[in-house]
Amino acid sequence: MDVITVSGVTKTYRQYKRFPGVLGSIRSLFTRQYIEETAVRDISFSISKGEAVGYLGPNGAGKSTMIKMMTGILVPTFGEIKVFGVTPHKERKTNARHIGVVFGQRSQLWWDLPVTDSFELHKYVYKLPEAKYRENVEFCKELLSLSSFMDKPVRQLSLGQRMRVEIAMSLLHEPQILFLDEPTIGLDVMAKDQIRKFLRTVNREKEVSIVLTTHDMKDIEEICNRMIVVNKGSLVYDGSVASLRHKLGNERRIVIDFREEPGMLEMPEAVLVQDEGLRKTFLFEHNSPHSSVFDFISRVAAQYPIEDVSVEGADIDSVIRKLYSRLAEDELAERQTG
Ligand SMILES: Nc1ncnc2c1ncn2[C@@H]1O[C@H](COP(=O)(O)OP(=O)(O)OP(=O)(O)O)[C@@H](O)[C@H]1O
Repeated sequence: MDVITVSGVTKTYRQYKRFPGVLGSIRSLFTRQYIEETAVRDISFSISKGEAVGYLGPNGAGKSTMIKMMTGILVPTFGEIKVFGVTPHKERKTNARHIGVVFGQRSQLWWDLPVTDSFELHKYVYKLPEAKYRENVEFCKELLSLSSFMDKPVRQLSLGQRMRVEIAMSLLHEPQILFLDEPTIGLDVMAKDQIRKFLRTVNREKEVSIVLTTHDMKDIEEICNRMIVVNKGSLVYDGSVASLRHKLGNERRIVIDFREEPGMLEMPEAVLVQDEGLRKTFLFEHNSPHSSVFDFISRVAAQYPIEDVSVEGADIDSVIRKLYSRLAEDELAERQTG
């Protein structure tokens, strides 16, 4: 069952042109010239119940704009969005019952109130039955370790504590979709880890669909089974993390422990990237036309005594870096020919 469908959505921002200087400001008031910027360009996809989707792209690619349209904050210029069959910006109240929203950079909490009071207010606004509310608070309190600061005003919380509270609050009304815009930004490794584990539990055990934007590939790797990549407003990839890795991540790191120093190695198909005495690391293009990883290792082993070998695939960070640099190359080529 699809919980979100996005069909041919475009979002154009219109900004009035400003002229420099004091006279320019006055002129800006009378000459209403504007500049249009297309932040999202003809994007379509659908998301099923229980899916966890990473929405990725370089800065300014249009990720936040798309999240804001799906949550009903912004209105698409063209195209249609349905969340549980409802057009988000037209029925914001109905939409709010189905979704939970966390914007890493902006808080939904009451700054001067203790955490408990913000939760109570949420209960009141969403008219949550007491028993259900208690159960959900307990679930979040335990898995996100909130107990020690439930009575503190939000403004006294550390960033990591506040983010945990934000996520807990977004789930109190049992939404079926959770939107998160950069949920781990600025957090330390431990806090990131706890949030990722929690989101994974919510997704797998409660079947809450998740859509998250991030620049941290570990978020994707640990939470999402699918990713959508956008660039300059357009969709450039929609599929599993594994299949993107299969498409682009054809590099292998081969670490060889030699028994004795092999001296100069003549291995044209692999590049020596790290030399730590007897341990040497090579980078090997998996689909090299000249040989396979196996051929390469056999040839080295035939010439030099080897203690140990390990072969590692490309990590997701390097896969995404490769995708972004291909996009930049394509754009450059297009500009040169066009
Ligand atoms: N309110 C606005 N008015 C005008 N232009 C905007 C507005 N919000 C965003 N933009 C422009 O739209 C484009 C997409 O912005 P958006 O914030 O959606 O990107 P993003 O992918 O979330 O970026 P980042 O990773 O940097 O957060 C950018 O070029 C941005 O300058």
